Amino acid sequence: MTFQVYDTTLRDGAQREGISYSVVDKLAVARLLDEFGVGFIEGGWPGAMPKDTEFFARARSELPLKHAVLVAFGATRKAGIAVADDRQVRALLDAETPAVCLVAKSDIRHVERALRTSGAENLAMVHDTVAHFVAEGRRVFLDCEHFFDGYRHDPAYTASVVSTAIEAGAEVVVMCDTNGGMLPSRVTAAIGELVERVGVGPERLGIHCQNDTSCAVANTVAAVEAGVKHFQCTANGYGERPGNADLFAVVANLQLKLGLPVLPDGCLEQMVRVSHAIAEIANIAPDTHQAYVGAAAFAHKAGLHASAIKVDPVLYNHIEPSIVGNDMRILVTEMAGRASIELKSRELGLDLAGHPEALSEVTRRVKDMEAHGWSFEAADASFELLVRSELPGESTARPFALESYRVQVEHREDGAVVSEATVKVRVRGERVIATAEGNGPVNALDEALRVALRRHYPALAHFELADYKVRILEGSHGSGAITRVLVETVDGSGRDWTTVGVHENVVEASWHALVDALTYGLSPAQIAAR
Ligand SMILES: CC(=O)SCCNC(=O)CCNC(=O)[C@H](O)C(C)(C)COP(=O)(O)OP(=O)(O)OC[C@H]1O[C@@H](n2cnc3c(N)ncnc32)[C@H](O)[C@@H]1OP(=O)(O)O
Ligand SMILES: CC(=O)C(=O)O
Repeated sequence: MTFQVYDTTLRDGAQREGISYSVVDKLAVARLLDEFGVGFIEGGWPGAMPKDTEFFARARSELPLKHAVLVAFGATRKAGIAVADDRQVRALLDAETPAVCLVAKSDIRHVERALRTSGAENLAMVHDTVAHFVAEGRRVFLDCEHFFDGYRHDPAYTASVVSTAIEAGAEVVVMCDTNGGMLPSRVTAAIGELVERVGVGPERLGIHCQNDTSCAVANTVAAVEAGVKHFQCTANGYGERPGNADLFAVVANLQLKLGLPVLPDGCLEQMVRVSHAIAEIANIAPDTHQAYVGAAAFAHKAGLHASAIKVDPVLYNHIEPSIVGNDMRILVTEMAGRASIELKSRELGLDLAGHPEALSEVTRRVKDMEAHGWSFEAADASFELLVRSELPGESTARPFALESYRVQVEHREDGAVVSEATVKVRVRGERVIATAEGNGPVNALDEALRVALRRHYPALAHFELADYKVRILEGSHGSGAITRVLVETVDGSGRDWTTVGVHENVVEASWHALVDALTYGLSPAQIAAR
């Protein structure tokens, strides 16, 4: 049996607080998962929610899948009724998927207290429902809810649920860590015992781990190492409470660390793209620090790391990032050494290696400025201007020279608040005075500067201030506070850049960031690249 990569992003993943997919969203997520090469896509619970019923109806014509088999999820029949009379079972059948996944109680305490029925009736519910779908020609997976807790409490009963499902024709019986309290060593031990007790090979077993101990990925990998071939995960680990085993980390660990061929060739490098696209649809900001796929998964800050990476990136990366579609990045901060500065500059197309004095000076200035509140980590454009100012032969001319600026904020009798700025600058030998209004002092300043410069620099018309972040450092009150401003600018051609300014005065800090933004955007290198 080959591995069964079973994705439940659209069912368990949708149980995460804050996620609410539309049917169109669900179809889009399913397409992405199929492109990623998963073997099974659990699309939802038809009959439980109208949206999920509609998803399966539309999937028939709108979801041609290349790699995956579509699975509908549901429960075993209710206690005390015939399987054919159960409305939920009928709805599951009506979804017309080639496979179904049935959730069953496997902890006797849940059977007696939550289902309020007997152990024998629960076994009959499992048997009847599995057999019913098998007879209808469906592949059947059985999710044993609370498997591990149940097995610890009453191994004989929980094992009897597993053997009943297998006898009734279930293809795989899935051990669920529903409350997510397991640790890898306990998963391994339980699987070993179960295999002996029930007399089935581990390839008939599956694993589904919630992440309440932060061990869902490790527990899933441990189960696969114990012989399990079917593993259930969700994209980015979305799911009930802290979530599920993250599909991307599980797949990458199995494929890259254990050498197990779990995905079709060529799919692994889609990982970052698929992860971020699903995050976008889920309307959840991608986790920068997520293993393998996060923007910081291969970002190096410490100077010592960079010095070894300069020799060979393998020395400080656990894999080659491009294998999963990611990139390595060097961060420039107070923790940078000469190697970090050299590598970051190289990333920006500037060669400091042949200029040791400039390299030392940039390193010194970065450390000094960071000690005074500057932060270059997210402001590559300001860092590039700093490097260019030290590199021999580089043009560092600003597009204008400031004579003065003035900003006023007027609170009018009718409650309106209007800001007005005047700048006096020299541009290409000409003295220009410009005034503009804005919805705030920084906006007014930005507008006035554009008015002053636009005749000489028509490209400015395409620049837009896309984001403006202010952070007060060293306490939030009092005159000693320093303000750091980050400005993100876009130019309409898909290019964006971020600059930083720091000062006790928020307007002056913003001015620094704005001037860097225009200087960078109007630099010969940027104009040539456009
Ligand atoms: C561990 C998991 O995450 S499993 C997936 C859980 N996902 C969801 O619950 C999301 C979708 N759920 C729903 O839309 C609703 O809960 C429904 C439609 C399934 C059921 O709704 P209702 O009929 O109103 O019942 P309610 O949600 O209050 O309770 C669940 C019922 O299912 C029964 N039940 C629970 N597990 C099972 C099972 N494995 N087999 C059969 N019946 C079960 C319960 O005993 C209870 O029955 P009762 O109504 O006779 O007391
Ligand atoms: C089935 C499932 O989602 C669980 O037991 O956690």
